[in-house]
Amino acid sequence: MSLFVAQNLSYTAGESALVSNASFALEKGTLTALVGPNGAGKSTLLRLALGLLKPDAGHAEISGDKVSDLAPAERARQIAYLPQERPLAWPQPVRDIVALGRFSYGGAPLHLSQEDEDAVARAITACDLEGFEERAADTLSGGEIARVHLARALAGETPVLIADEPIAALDPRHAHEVLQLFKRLANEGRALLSVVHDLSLAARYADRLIWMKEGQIVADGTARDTITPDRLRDVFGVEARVDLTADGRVLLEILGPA
Ligand SMILES: Nc1ncnc2c1ncn2[C@@H]1O[C@H](COP(=O)(O)OP(=O)(O)OP(=O)(O)O)[C@@H](O)[C@H]1O
Repeated sequence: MSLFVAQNLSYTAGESALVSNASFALEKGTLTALVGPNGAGKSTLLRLALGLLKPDAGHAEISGDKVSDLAPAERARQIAYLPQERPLAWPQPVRDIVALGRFSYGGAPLHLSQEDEDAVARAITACDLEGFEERAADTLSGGEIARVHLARALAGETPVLIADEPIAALDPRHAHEVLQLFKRLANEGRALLSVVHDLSLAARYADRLIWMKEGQIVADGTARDTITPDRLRDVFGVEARVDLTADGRVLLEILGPA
């Protein structure tokens, strides 16, 4: 069952087609990785899908409703978005930043219902932030603050979560933990889409990979079906070795530029 559908999304800035005729669906219970080189149009596609950028053509639907028809608070209860740029203007405590994820339910940092409090606590635990609740955000490391932003997105407990490079600043343990958490959330019945630059991690955790190149979706399928040396050369311009383990996992080693 598709929780989210994007159909024929296109967007042009000046003379450049940043996204061309892109369609995809996010199935309940799945984690999908969006992969592609820098500048391929991944963030632009996410922003179009979320209704944050008006497409020249095409539309997106969540649970059958057009995303562009939903009021912002309703949209925020349906889809959480973790953007790539995550500015923080004030040295607020971690708990208050995570509580912003409850805003669409009427929750504000000083006015949280018990339900809001519980959701904030669950998000803090899920992102390994227990003990950081009272810390001012401007005293955190880059990886810690990345997990605070993720916790804010998770606190909404939305059926769909769209994340733009959530693990870019994370050490290997936390990167694996975040993707394991995404898997768990998918197994609970949500649909997740995440930009992932580390293709080995995408291969390991994603049920499906959507490949973008020059504004177009050029492949969409499992790691086993889509990760090939030819595709890595074509999409990323790299030479790579791809092996399949006895238990069906894809192992890849990027050898260098093609
Ligand atoms: N308003 C705009 N006008 C012109 N070009 C733009 C505009 N917005 C984005 N671009 C360009 O469109 C291309 C796609 O950008 P986008 O941020 O979607 O790529 P991306 O795949 O997310 O890249 P990265 O992996 O580096 O984050 C880039 O070359 C970017 O410079």
